[in-house]
Amino acid sequence: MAIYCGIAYRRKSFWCYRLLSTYVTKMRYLFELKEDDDACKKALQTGAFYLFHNLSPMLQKSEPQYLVPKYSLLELERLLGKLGQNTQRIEDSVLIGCSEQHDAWFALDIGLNHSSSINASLQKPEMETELRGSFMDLRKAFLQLNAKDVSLLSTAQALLRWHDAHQFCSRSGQPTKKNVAGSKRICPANNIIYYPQMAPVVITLVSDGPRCLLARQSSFPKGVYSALAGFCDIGESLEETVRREVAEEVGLEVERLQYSASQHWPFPNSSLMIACHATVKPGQTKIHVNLQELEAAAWFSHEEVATALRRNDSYTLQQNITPPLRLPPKFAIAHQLIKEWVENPACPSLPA
Ligand SMILES: NC(=O)c1ccc[n+]([C@@H]2O[C@H](COP(=O)([O-])OP(=O)(O)OC[C@H]3O[C@@H](n4cnc5c(N)ncnc54)[C@H](O)[C@@H]3O)[C@@H](O)[C@H]2O)c1
Ligand SMILES: [Mg+2]
Repeated sequence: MAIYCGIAYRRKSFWCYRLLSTYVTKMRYLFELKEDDDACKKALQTGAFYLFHNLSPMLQKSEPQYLVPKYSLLELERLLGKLGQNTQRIEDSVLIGCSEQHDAWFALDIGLNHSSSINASLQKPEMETELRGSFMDLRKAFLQLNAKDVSLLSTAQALLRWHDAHQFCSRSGQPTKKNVAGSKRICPANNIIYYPQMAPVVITLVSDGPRCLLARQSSFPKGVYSALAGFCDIGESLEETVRREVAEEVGLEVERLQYSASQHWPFPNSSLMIACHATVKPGQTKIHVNLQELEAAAWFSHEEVATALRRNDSYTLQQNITPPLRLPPKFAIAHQLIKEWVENPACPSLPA
């Protein structure tokens, strides 16, 4: 669907009277809200709010699945009032998106204390009763939700966490102030602007043709193996990170690689996961596991991985039996990478 942007952007003559798609007008509206505090304050009045408590999102059980409820400003003010809380807390909200009709969506953590003027953290059980839902650990929540909600909550939690951790200027030591949308923080003493950051991470599924290499860390749940992952070092290209990480973790050299897809990953801090397929040099497949980084690594046949992929969904129902191989959950890009290889185990085309 396309609409005339003149309807939405009367003030911005450059953008007016051109035929723009719904997606473009939505992105430009969000851009305006991030840049213009007054526009964002206005959007807060008609916006919808997703609630978190200490970075856990509010979910409501609605058989057979869970829903992520949104609240209007009025509902939120009533709720805070009922619990004897100052509505000034709403100023800590961060913009996380908008509907196609340009209703802005915000996220607010009512368990964290951002501004000095607000009261102490609200009690979780009290809030849960009022909201008729529960604040669920984000990883657990992801298992219950569709991809759209996963992506929205992932953004929301990452942004709330970033604000919580960047209350002070690292140069002046003075408190920083967020803009209304929460797309940046500014130090009033020296005007340094801080923007939310993500750390780039490569995740690589290494294959020798008929087999793929999977590894596990001791922190993984029992039986779970995943693709190799590693943070980019400063100054590295993605290709260099892939080569170094594979060499560091399993002692192999990759020969060819192919970009697959990327994903924002909020755990434990914000990362941009960049997923690739890679192959090793023929005949050079002996693994030397770096035990400082990994608990184990091994080659798995196409059949073993395909079976594990089929079994993955039903596994949680049989918790007393540990299967030989378990894979990451569907919402993780590692799962997509492994699925891609099972469906098309052809060699990647680009030299590493
Ligand atoms: N979404 C997915 O499918 C998926 C799958 C696997 C891993 N991951 C994520 O990838 C990330 C990296 O994987 P890894 O743990 O194997 O990385 P890694 O192999 O680089 O090892 C982690 C170590 O790197 C160091 N490090 C360097 N830069 C860092 C930074 N910016 N932040 C934190 N530590 C840094 C630390 O010493 C840390 O202990 C993890 O956060 C993990 O949650 C996501
Ligand atoms: Mg690693």
